[in-house]
Order: sequence, then C-alpha cells, then structure tokens
Amino acid sequence: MPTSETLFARAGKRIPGGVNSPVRAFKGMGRAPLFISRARGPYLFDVEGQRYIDYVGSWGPMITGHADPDVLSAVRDRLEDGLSFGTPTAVETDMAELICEIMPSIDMVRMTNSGTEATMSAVRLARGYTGRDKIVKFEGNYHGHVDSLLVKAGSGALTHGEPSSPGVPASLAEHTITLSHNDSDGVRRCFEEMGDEIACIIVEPVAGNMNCIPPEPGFLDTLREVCDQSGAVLIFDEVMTGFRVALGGAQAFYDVTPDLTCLGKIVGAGMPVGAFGGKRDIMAHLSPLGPVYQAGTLAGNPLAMAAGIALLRKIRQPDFHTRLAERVATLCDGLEQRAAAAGVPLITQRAGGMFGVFFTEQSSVSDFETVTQCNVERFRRFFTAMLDHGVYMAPSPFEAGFMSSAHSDEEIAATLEAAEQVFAELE
Ligand SMILES: Cc1ncc(COP(=O)(O)O)c(C=O)c1O
Ligand SMILES: N[C@H](C=O)CCC(=O)O
Repeated sequence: MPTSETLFARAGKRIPGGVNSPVRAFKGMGRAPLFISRARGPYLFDVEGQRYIDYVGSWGPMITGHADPDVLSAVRDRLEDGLSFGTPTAVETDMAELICEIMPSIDMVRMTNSGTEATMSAVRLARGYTGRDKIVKFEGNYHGHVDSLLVKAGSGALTHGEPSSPGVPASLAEHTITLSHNDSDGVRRCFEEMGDEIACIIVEPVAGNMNCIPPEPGFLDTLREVCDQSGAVLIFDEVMTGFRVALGGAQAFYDVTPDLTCLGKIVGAGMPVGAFGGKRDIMAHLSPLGPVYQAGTLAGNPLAMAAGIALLRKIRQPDFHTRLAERVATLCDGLEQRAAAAGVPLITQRAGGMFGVFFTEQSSVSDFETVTQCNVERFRRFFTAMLDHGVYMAPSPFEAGFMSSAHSDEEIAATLEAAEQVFAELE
C-alpha cells in the first residue's frame, strides 16, 4: 500500500514541491503532508486508512462537512446533462439571484473559477472605474496569487518566507501601497497624502491568512469613510469570510458595506469557483456592458453552480451560524483552559465559524508584526503531536482554522482530550 511519504516522493518528481498549492506541502512542519483518499463529515481519511478530525475543511468551503449529501445529490442531478456548454445557463442566474439576496451590497455579480480571479478582476474593475492606478492592501492579507497583490502577502507566501514574490515586476508592485492591518491612523494619513490617486482599498475584513485576526473596532468604518471621501472603491475580500463569519459575511457581521465583494470557497461548495460583485454602477463598467475586460471559458460552470446553490440554501437555515460560532467557542475556550492548566502560553481569536490558535504571551494579535512574534516552533510541535492524535489543524501558524456543522460535541471533546495530552508534554 502506498504511504503519504512514498506518494509525496513520487509527486515531487513531476509536480514542483509535490503539490499544486504551496500551503499543502507541510513545509516547516518537519514531515510529509497527508495524502487524503476520501473525506466525510468532520473526518479526513488518508491513503493508509487513518482517520483525522479536520479543522481545515479544504481551506474553508466544507462548512457543513465533507461529502455533504445534499451537495453531492445536486451535482449528481446535473451530471448527466453535460459538464459545460460555454453558453449562458439558467442556473447561473439562480446563483446570482441567491448571492444578491444574501448580500444586499451586491446588485450584480460575475462568477469566476477561483478566488484569485475574483480579486484580480475586482481590482482591475476598480482601476477601470476610477481611472486611477494605485491600490491599498494590508500587510499579511492574502488575496490569491495576483501579481499586484503578492506584496507583503500572508498564507503560503508568509509561511514560506516570501511575502513579496519574485516575478512581480517592480513597476507593477510600485502601484501597491501596503499599510499595517488594523491601523486606522495609518490609513487616514495615507489618504490625506494621496487619496485622489487611489483606485481601491482591498482588505480581508477578518484577516484569515495570517492566522485569524478580527478587525479592531472602527477599522472597517475608517476604510469606508476614507473611500467615501476620496472616491476610492472599497473591496472586501470575503473569499474566506463570506457565508462563514455570518451568512451575509463579515460585512453583515460588522455592519460595514463595501462597494465590491470578492467571494470563493463556500460559494462553490468545494468546486473551483469564485465571484465578485457589488454596486450596479461599478459592475456596469464590466465587459460586455462596459470597457473593463474580464472573462472565463468555464466560469459559471453548471455543476459548480449546482453544488454552490445547494450549499448556500442549506446554510440559510435559521441559527446555522449561531450554532457554528458556539462550536468554535467550545473548542477555543477548551483549548485556552487546557493550555493554561498546563502552563502553555496560548490565546485564541474567533469570528463566526473561523478561529486562530496563537502560541504567545500577548493578550491579542492584531497585525502582521504581532503574529510573526508568536512561537512558530511551538506551533510546529503542537501541530505534529495533534496529527499523531488524529487531529488535522492547518499546517502553518499563519492559517486560520475552520469549523463545520458536522463537528459534533463528540469530535470537539476528542480534540480537546488530544490537546490536553499534547499540552502536557509540549516544550
Ligand atoms: C481571502 C482570500 N482571498 C483570495 C484567495 C484566493 O482564492 P483561490 O485560492 O481560490 O484562488 C484566498 C485563498 O486562497 C483567500 O483566503
Ligand atoms: N490560505 C489559503 C487560502 O485561504 C490556503 C489555500 C491555498 O492557497 O492553497
């Protein structure tokens, strides 16, 4: 039987680093990544038949657990009709109407194949709409592998020590202004100096690619305020937070309305999907209505739309997100209590259905600087020991954790029991 180690060695001969996305490689974790053969509910099963309680959920989409029967049956129902037509389909409009109903800031929406395409297109649209080149992003925020956004980026870029990627021309990166996350005064100073040159601010309203960092009070309102004053477009990158922090995303949770919203992950239920949408007058600049070009051969794919619609309908049940947040609280409070009892300095941070675990003596972690001061080596030991106990956390101290409605009291209790044993021996 092949093991994860043998499969990883084989993959490394033909796939750079053995993976199709760097964060999967477990780089810095001191072991080979798990090769997964199947998943169900809160569990992953690796090629050796080991079962793991999963807090990654395919990096966010699996909010009702893996292999959700309603999602699978929606895909099965469409499968026999064909995989893709390259023509409009009714199901795309069903999806667009559903998104606009759930997120009232969105009047019109365009589907893409990934979150990266959504952010790339939203930034281009903002530039085309305003006629300005400069864009503002925040240190440690990750918006996919878009050239102009791979500047001081989080996620794998941060984990692997390359927050600003080679290959991005300096002449392009110079239009990207990078500010400190959660620093409202810094944002105001920047806009006082050059607000009329800035096309947009793009932000992860809850930063989930440098662990989990909720916005400080007033931060998102400041972004709204400076954009209103300067005419810049406010883009919320809700690829991760959309439908997770609350049904209506972080914009509903924190009650701040962006001009454009980027979506991904849950909107495709695990299929390769992204979307961006927002105010009608901005979206009307998009081709073929307007001059800003954006396209996709497989965008709005019928199977992907069917999967996403099934999931969005399911998570619209009353109290779904309240219950999800309660599960996060049980897990995070339990981890903090057990760490404190074992004398391990640890804090957690949460927003709806996502959370972060930080090995630190600080009382909160609010930006790139404070997150990089956390104890990375202790995280690595915690991660590998939890894996040995059958619990799969994100393989990096700079990634958020994701809860699903399939995680019952039983899985959370098993996770806390494992953590208690791990903390007792953690150096
Ligand atoms: C906030 C955020 N934006 C954009 C992206 C890019 O999405 P994708 O990986 O689907 O291209 C991600 C995840 O990778 C993300 O977490
Ligand atoms: N942090 C990333 C997205 O949220 C992880 C997914 C990836 O890049 O493969």
